[in-house]
Amino acid sequence: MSTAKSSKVRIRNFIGRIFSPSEKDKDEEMKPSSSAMDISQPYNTVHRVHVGYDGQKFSGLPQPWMDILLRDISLADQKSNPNAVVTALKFYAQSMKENEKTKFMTTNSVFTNSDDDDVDVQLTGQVTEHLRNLQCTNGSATSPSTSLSVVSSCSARPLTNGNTFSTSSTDASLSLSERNNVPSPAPVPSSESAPQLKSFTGEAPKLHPRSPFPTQPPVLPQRSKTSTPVMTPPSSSNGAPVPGSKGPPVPPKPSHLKITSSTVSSGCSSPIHHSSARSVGNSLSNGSVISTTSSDGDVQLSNKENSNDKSVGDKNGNTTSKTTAEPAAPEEPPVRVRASHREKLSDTEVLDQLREIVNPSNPLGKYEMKKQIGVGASGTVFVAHVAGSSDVVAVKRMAFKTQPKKEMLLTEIKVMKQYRHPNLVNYIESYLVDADDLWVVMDYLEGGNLTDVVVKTELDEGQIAAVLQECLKALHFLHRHSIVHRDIKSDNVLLGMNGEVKLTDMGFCAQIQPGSKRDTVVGTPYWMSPEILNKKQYNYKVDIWSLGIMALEMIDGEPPYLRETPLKAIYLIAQNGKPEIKQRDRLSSEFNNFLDRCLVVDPDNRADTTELLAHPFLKKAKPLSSLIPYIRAVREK
Ligand SMILES: Nc1ncnc2c1ncn2[C@@H]1O[C@H](COP(=O)(O)OP(=O)(O)OP(=O)(O)O)[C@@H](O)[C@H]1O
Repeated sequence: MSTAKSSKVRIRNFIGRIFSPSEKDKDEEMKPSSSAMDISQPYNTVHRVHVGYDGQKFSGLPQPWMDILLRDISLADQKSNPNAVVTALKFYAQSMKENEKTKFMTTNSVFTNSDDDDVDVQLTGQVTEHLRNLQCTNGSATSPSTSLSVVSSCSARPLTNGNTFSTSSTDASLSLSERNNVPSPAPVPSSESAPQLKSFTGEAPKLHPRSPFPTQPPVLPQRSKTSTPVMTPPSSSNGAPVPGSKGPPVPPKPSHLKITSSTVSSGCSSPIHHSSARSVGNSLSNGSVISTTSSDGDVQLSNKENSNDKSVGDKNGNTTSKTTAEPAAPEEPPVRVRASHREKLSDTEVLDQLREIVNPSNPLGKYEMKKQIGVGASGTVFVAHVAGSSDVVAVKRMAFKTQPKKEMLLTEIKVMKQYRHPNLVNYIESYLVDADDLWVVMDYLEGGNLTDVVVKTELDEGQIAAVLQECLKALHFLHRHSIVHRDIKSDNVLLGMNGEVKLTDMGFCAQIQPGSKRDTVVGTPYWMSPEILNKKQYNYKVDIWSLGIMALEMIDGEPPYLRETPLKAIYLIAQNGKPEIKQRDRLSSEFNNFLDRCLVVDPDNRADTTELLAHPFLKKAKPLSSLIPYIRAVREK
């Protein structure tokens, strides 16, 4: 049974914590200048720090950065790929910014980067030249010392309670400045050699052959809070539930997953209170068209679904099984589309827009809260009964006034309301009680999230194909409407007790016009595509990469690099590109090919939903009912 504490089965959003200064540092930095004074700290002060790279090591970074850099990425690694280090540091900067925005109260690994974030990584011309030299000479060049401009904006913002906080150059949103000559990303390994193919029939769920804990990482990613072993659920030969069986236990959880929250170290804050770090702005233009403009570009949600079937095809025509279902892609090269910058909505404006959407009546008589399902970044989810019926719904309740990202919430509600599909968690209605208690009523997916299942059980290929197929249907629908989800991962896949598979968490959704791209850094690093990590422009193909990573989660129980510290993980993704498929030899040729088509570093050559929906691997999909014993076994624990 899920509770507030157990609803999140792992710490996945903890980059901010890792990157945060120590508690001691934080205390120092957050000391109020004068509690008795009403004068706030200065706004938007900018500190410039010059960071050097001498071909051997980085220098000049604020000490907390240096400590983390040296702890997580060895000098040899820094030297072998300074570009990847810079990429990782960009995320450091971004996480600092997000931490600042969320007033250090919460942690997250979900980054957004908006124009107004003042976070931009730019290398000085000298560094660019230096890195180019390194590339030209396979890292052996010893050019003169160069510097990297680090801009640290130091803001003191009034807190909602009227207090202020200040940040110093060591903790504030740091931005590394990188000029136009962005060094190329690290070389990406060419496609892997042909796999030794072996059928992966998986008659009974098995343990994930996962590696033991590494000795070093100071904070381990946590996929599960329970230490209770779980046993193998029953299944018939086709994986369907055994009639009359309540469902034997799921497989014992691998020892490395037997982590209790107490094992998480490094002064982490509560694992269930992650910050919401989404920066999608919105504006409701009229009754039928919602124009949502984010500070990072355009987000336009249109009600004109039928007239909005935009092409999302691979413009290079690299897909292998295009069907007519996918409109022809535009041939012109992608053009960067930037919204004319506008002010973010004020809280009052967001509230006004919200009031236009919510049901003005009082929900208290209509919904009876039964139990808490879990706590997310922005609120608490309950299961509730609908008065006078046997219907059960999920209600997400959020304290609106203290939400750090009110516009993002608005976007999530708008997207949920507007885009309905059998494989999306459907919005029912929303309320704003007493101007602060925001209720979002939606389908209740009793089976919980896919993470619970992949952590505790081992799905076979037929079941994995079934899950992927359902997710692809939802993605195909979203992409067809030019919507990019941008946060595909097992946490955001909810399951029904009958095996239904639905995508949720629309807060990061953005609309991309065909042929255009975005450059906002959004998502969760472990699932993030290389083009996002490298701050390149991207399009809907980022969801395909993340889907491939989620497929690896279903094989291995976790995404690649989860055991690494986030800084190292980002470095590795930036450096390695396509992750190693550890169990390649155990997988069928079809599955291997499916993964290979998702995990293509070049998005232009990556498959799209049309190709993948027709992929031979999906022919292996078992009935969704084959998931039932697994879901049951996990839920009943
Ligand atoms: N419609 C639903 N049905 C069943 N469980 C749900 C539903 N929505 C969310 N949950 C569960 O409730 C918990 C909290 O969900 P929530 O969406 O708030 O988490 P989050 O994604 O971390 O937060 P946020 O969306 O605010 O960033 C999770 O365990 C999630 O699986």
